[in-house]
Parts: sequence; C-alpha cells; structure tokens
Amino acid sequence: MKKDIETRLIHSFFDRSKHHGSLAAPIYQTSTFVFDSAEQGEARFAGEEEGYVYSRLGNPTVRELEQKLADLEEGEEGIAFASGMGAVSAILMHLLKSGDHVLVSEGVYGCTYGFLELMQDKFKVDYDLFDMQTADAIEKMIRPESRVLYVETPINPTMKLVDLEMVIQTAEKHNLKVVVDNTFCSPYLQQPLTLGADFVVHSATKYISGHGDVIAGAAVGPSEDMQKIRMSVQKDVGAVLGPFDAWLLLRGLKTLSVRMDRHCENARFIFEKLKQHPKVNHIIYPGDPEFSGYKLAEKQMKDFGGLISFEIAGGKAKAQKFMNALEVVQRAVSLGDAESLIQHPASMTHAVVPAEERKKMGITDALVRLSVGLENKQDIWADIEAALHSTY
Ligand SMILES: CSC/C=C(/NCc1c(COP(=O)(O)O)cnc(C)c1O)C(=O)O
Repeated sequence: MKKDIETRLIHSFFDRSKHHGSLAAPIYQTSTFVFDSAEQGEARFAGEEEGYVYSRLGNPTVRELEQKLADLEEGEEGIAFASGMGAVSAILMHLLKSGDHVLVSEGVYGCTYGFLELMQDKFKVDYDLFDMQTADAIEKMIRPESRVLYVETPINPTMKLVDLEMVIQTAEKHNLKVVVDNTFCSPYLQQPLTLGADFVVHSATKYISGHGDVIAGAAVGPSEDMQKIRMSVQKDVGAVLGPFDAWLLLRGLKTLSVRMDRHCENARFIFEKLKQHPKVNHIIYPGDPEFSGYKLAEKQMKDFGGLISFEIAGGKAKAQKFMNALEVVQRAVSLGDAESLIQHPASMTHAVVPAEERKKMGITDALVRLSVGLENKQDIWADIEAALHSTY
C-alpha cells in the first residue's frame, strides 16, 4: 500500500545492498565514469547498456533525487537542474519553437518574465501575461499558434491564486500543455500533476531545500518528454545539478513536511497579528478568509503556505525603513528557508519587470514579501511589531 507523502519524503529508492548498507544516499562526487572496456563505453553511449558515462548526462546521487521528486509530485519522471530557472527554461525550450505562443498567468517570478522576454526577442516565441481567472479570459487569448499555458499559483509575489482545475480543463479543450510552477507550495501542499497538469517546475532552492544553502531546480513530467529533455535541452544546454547539491536536497526533503507545517502555523499567526496593525495595508495571504483566492486555496492547497505579501503605509520609503529596522527577519530575496526573509519586489525580485508591467501584476512600491521562517512565532512578531513601531 502506497505510503503517505510524509513517509515517502524520508525513505530512499537506492539499493542499500549495493552501497554497504548506507542509510543515507551516497554522494557520487565525480564528473565521469570509467568503462571496463572500450566496447562497454561504446555500448553505454549507444544506449545499448545501462550505466553512467558522464555526470552532465546522469549521476547516481542526482538520479536518486530525481526519482524522489517524481514520486512526490506523483509524476512519471523528474529531472534536477542547477537552478529553478534551469528547470523553467528547459521545459519551455522543450515545448516551444519559433512562431509558437504561450499564455502566462498575470504574474510570474521576475526572471521567468525575463526568460519569456528573451524567448520573444531572440526566438520569436510570443507570450501574453493576463489574469487567468476564467475559462473565457483564457479562451479569448488563445491563438492558432498557442501551445502552452504557464502558471504560478500562488503567484510570486502577489500571492494571487489560479484555479488549476479550470485552467487544466480549458487547456485540454484546446490541446494546450499546462506547466505549473509549484515553488511556493512544494509537493507537500499542492500536486498539480494529480489535477491533470502536464509539467511541474520548482525552484528547489526554496522549500524543497529549506536551508538556504543550495541553488537548484526541478521538473517533473511524462517520461517520453523528460527523456527527450535529458538528451537535448539538458545535455546540450547543460543546466545540470551537482551531486553534492542533490544530496543536500535529499537531506532537506526529509523534513519538508514538518518544516511546511511549521511555516504554515507561523504564517497564520503572523497574518492574524498583521491584520490588526493600523500601519499595514492590503495583506495578501491565501489563508485570509477575506482574500479573493481563499476558497481556491482551500480547494487546491493542503495548507496556506508560509508567504505573506503586504503593503506598508507610506510607500517605498516607509517600506525600506521598516525592512531596515528588522533584526530577526532577514533582508534577503529567496524564500522557504528556516530564517524568515523579507524583500521588496519592486526593487528586488521583480526589478527586471518594467514599471507598467509590475503595475499590471499588482506589484506596488509599498509591497513587501515576507517568507515566514521556522523561528519562534512570538519572536518573529515581536521583531515585526518593533520595526513597524520605529517606522512611524
Ligand atoms: C534573485 S531573486 C531570488 C529568487 C526568487 N525566486 C526564484 C524563483 C524561480 C527561479 O529559481 P532559482 O533559479 O532557483 O532562483 C522560479 N520560480 C519561482 C516561483 C521563483 O520564486 C525570489 O526570491 O522570488
């Protein structure tokens, strides 16, 4: 009987009898693999014999991670990448060719926006960012050359949600592939493939790692596609993950469920406190019953996550003054770490997005994004409250 994700996060796939009974996955920190004979090398390169040839084309520690990621996302096959952008770019380069069109949720991570711009400028892959709240809104944007629907949910950094079931039904009707960036939830809170999405991508740098010490990416999808990606985009573009980083992610994944539960508990507490503060406007948190996406969050997420975006009364100057007064919460981009992190999207993660585009995404100069960490929640709140007090 299939074990719950909380158990599968911890247990391994590799055959311990072939690794001295090692409990933890061994690290194959090697760039290449020695052949018994020239003929064996030939057979392996020809794909006629199972076995490793070179770590850009596959590595046992990375493969252990990839198997686990596919299992956790309930997909057929996973590939690990050197960064989240490595995963995002590999999937989109696999699915799109010059002249195609991709429909994109109204907000995405800044560098994802940058990649879409690059694909449009250099390779004539057109894209439209728009509010995907209804099937009608999507169908209005579909063109004959549309191939892919790309969504983040919750969206970075506005925390808006996209209805995956509706998006996937609409995509199926129009023979479009659905790619979901599941970074903000991790497979513990949301599993888009089980709803019918075709691919999931992650910045594994975030919750999957959970310790702020790895840059990594992941993608999970159908084996046929993933094997093509291995032997084309990944092999020839080369955004591969190293074995030690893969090992750090395997280690981080073991505590993903307990970490996410704590992130969610702490975020709920901080939200309730922020809601009562007179100088905090426009809080966006999926667990807010007054949030437009609350019902959708309840439907498609196991819990409401560890991220809260909110506006500081007085705009950018006050937002920066507030951030500068924090001591427990760290001023840093990224998210999903043990440490609580805060950043100013307009001047940091989404600075690459032109002001008019940021406005459309709902990113104002007053907005800050808080990744609630694993610290004592009272300590986190005391830090935020003191910083708010010193801001006004
Ligand atoms: C310089 S800003 C720091 C990074 C942030 N985000 C990254 C990110 C990526 C890309 O993932 P990497 O390549 O692993 O950073 C992909 N998809 C999503 C939803 C992401 O949030 C950030 O702080 O919002």
